Amino acid sequence: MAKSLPPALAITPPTHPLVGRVSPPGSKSITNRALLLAALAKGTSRLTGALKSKDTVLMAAALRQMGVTVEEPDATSFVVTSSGRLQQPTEPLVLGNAGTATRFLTAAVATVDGEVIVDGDEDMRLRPIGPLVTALRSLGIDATSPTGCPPVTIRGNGSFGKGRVEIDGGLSSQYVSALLMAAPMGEGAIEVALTGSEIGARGYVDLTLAAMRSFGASVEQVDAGTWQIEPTGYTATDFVIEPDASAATYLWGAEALTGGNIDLGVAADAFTQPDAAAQAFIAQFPNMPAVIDGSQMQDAVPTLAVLAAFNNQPVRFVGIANLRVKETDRIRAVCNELNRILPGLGTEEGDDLLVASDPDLAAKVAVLGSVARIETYHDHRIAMSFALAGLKVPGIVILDPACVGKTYPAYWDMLKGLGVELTATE
Ligand SMILES: O=C(O)C1=C[C@@H](OP(=O)(O)O)[C@@H](O)[C@H](O)C1
Ligand SMILES: C=C(OP(=O)(O)O)C(=O)O
Repeated sequence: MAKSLPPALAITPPTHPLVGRVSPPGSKSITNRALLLAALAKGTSRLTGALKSKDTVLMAAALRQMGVTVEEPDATSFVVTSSGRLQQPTEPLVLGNAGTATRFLTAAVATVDGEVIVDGDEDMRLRPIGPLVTALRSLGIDATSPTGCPPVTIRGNGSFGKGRVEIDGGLSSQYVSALLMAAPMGEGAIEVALTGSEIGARGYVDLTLAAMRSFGASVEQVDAGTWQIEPTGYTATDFVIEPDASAATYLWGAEALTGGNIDLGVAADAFTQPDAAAQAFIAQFPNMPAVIDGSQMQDAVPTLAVLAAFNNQPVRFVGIANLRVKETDRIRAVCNELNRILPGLGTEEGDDLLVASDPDLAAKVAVLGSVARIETYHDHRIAMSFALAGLKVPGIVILDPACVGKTYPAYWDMLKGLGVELTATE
């Protein structure tokens, strides 16, 4: 199905609980970290359990543009061979709407001797990158982004500098991860220090540090918001990538909504990614709490918000302001689309999202006989989370289902495999 997806997919709510074994794809976050670190290491690194999706394919393509050999022996492996240095590409690096690839490479290409342009698609060109550009400039790197969003032009001199760099990770933790991963390529030790009290999704910084250490970096935590990185470069290694925790939330959600039993082959507490924390809330369904702080599991919020519509009590999502600068403004998008299912289900209050729950939602919509054509805003997570609503509510149609290819190309095949009826439509 992934190869020729129709403009829209209608979902028929299954009459049975979803039961089966599903392996979620490899982690997007870890795959894109590992690809980059392998490209900065001299020698050959074998990455297994990797995600092959739009975001990782774009990262691999950008690395190839910079002289790195990236082979794909099978559907879940990359073999990366590098001289340990990135070469100047002849064309701009165009990274779609892959936040990880765009932010991580903006810092890493400062190690190139020459000019590199990092760009994305029309959506990425609306996602802020100014704080990262300012931080690079403070290290003496010539970096400019006239709009504060991609494209960014970086004119490096072959080194990442040295000394202290401060970064505000409030809008995106990816800025912090980007600086940390480039830091071992410095000409001297680099201290990366957080400014501001907030950093969305600290768990992603922990993922970064773990991956860096696997590739031989020497990182010392100076205090809660400061890391000292030695100029060791990286060492090629074989690296196993765990399944994607954000992808797992859809499976946990499908199981909870249908009273099913889906074996992911991996326990929730075995994940190192922050979104695995969502499982503890999903496990409480239909008695999820009245307030959920989404700050440390941001990509799971659309999943939890759709479940909340069927909960026994309304749920207020707090700590989610930077969902407004993801693939789309996810607070607005989730709200709009919940209200398309039944007016009044979603409300924005400042940067909080309120979901008015209704355990009888499915029956109510069935009586109305309405059809909800769900806009997906080029956002994989809006498509995947609202598909869960279609497991309960009749008349859910997901527009542009192909957008799931950003991180989970097999998503619709997976649902079909669990016995969900999907019908191609206009
Ligand atoms: O570092 C990462 O791999 C990610 C960090 C988060 O983004 P922000 O740091 O921009 O919040 C998350 O939403 C994104 O999907 C992946
Ligand atoms: C926010 C996301 O992606 P990114 O920032 O990597 O584009 C996501 O996958 O939900």
